Amino acid sequence: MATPCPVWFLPFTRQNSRLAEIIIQLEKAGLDLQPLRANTPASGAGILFLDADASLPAVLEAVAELRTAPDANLLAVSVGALPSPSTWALLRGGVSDVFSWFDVDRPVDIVTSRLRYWQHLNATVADLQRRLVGRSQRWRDTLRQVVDMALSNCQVLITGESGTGKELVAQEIHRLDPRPGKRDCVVVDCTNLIPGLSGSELFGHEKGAFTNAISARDGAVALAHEGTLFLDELGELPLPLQAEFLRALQEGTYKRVGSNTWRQARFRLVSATNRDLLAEVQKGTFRQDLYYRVSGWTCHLPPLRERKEDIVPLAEHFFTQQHGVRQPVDRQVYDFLQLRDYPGNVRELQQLITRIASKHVGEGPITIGDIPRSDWPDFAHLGAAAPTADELEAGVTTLLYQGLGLKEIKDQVTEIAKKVAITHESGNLKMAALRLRCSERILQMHRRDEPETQLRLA
Ligand SMILES: Nc1ncnc2c1ncn2[C@@H]1O[C@H](COP(=O)(O)OP(=O)(O)OP(=O)(O)O)[C@@H](O)[C@H]1O
Repeated sequence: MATPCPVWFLPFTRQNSRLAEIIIQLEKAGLDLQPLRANTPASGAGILFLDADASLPAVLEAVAELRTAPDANLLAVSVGALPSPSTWALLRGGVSDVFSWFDVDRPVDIVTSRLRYWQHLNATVADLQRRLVGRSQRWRDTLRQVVDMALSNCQVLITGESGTGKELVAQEIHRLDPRPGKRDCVVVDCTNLIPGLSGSELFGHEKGAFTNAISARDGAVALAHEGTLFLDELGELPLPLQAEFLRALQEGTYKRVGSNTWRQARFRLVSATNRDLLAEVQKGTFRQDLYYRVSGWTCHLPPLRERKEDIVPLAEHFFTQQHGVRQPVDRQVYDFLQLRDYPGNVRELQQLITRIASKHVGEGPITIGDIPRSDWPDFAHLGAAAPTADELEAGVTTLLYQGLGLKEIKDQVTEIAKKVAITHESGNLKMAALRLRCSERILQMHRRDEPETQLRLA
């Protein structure tokens, strides 16, 4: 099989003859293998060749740097046996897969099939990002999981705080689902189920089954036949209905309200909740058997505060796609958006953009003057947190009396600013760099000088 793109490789092994043998086999299979040169940005798929003597910290450091490329997929191939803790460490570090070349049958096929799938995955994720906007590594990893889940035939449970995009993800899972002849996605919001009639909403009813049942009607289960049933806010599904729904899910059979006839429906279930369903199981408000049935594959959507790099792309998306804004947006507006909190997650950001876009009039860029007064930052709070000029002066005076010159004072203040920003952003160097308006590299150098600090790269 020929993969259209070159595949880079990086050796962490001295077993040169074994490595050469592997490379020859892969090249014979049509792979265009290129050694990764120092200081060359890696993109696309790559293979790390290693053995038990390789320094795990060195490999993990390389992985952390290499996977910052948006389409990076790393395969670790051991030219000898690998101890199990290392394989887990590699996966946790961001390697997509790891195996020992001489321990498996048809290793060439393993490599080529992985690479082919990853090419497809990257293209699908890139397309998804146009609707499920975000470019942080955390979001890209989430989207990869979404694609993996969509292509499987598992029941999917999407968890996450309100406004993180659970419904949007559910729709995309249905869209990507490759089932031949797949029908519609039927959405049921379990918070809207009327207790007395909720059976009808899900299973339909016969004529005369209850007052106002003037004609027979299909419920969501029937409408989702051969398609997808999306149960939003699953934690709100009334307990009495859970057993009936479990049967529909397990056996594919259900009865309309007021009927004794079993009917059949086959559907894929995607559900979403912002509740801790396992805690509900402990409390006895959610059936354990149903929980295990619906959570075939669980996908957690991160809150916006854990992927702040996505605020600007999301804001750009809402300005242009939803409000047709063509004018530039002033940098100060983006600074304001990035430094603000969003307890309501993406929905809250989306509503804020709607207010800003609605307030903007006429030509010219969108500026901070377009931010409604009710959204202004709490200046009293900011003022209280900031040191007064006197306090700053006192600090600098102490440094002066310690005999420090202008450069040393500047260096000390700079280091303090870096430390504070990194701590404030929980170790996220990208966000700390945004706050300080400096390059991420400068903060990486700071991190190297402070080995005791626990930092996260993405
Ligand atoms: N990554 C994203 N890209 C673009 N729009 C998004 C994204 N995430 C969420 N949105 C938008 O934010 C709003 C809220 O998303 P959605 O309804 O899917 O969230 P939710 O997690 O299901 O919320 P809830 O739990 O309150 O029902 C929607 O208008 C959705 O289109």
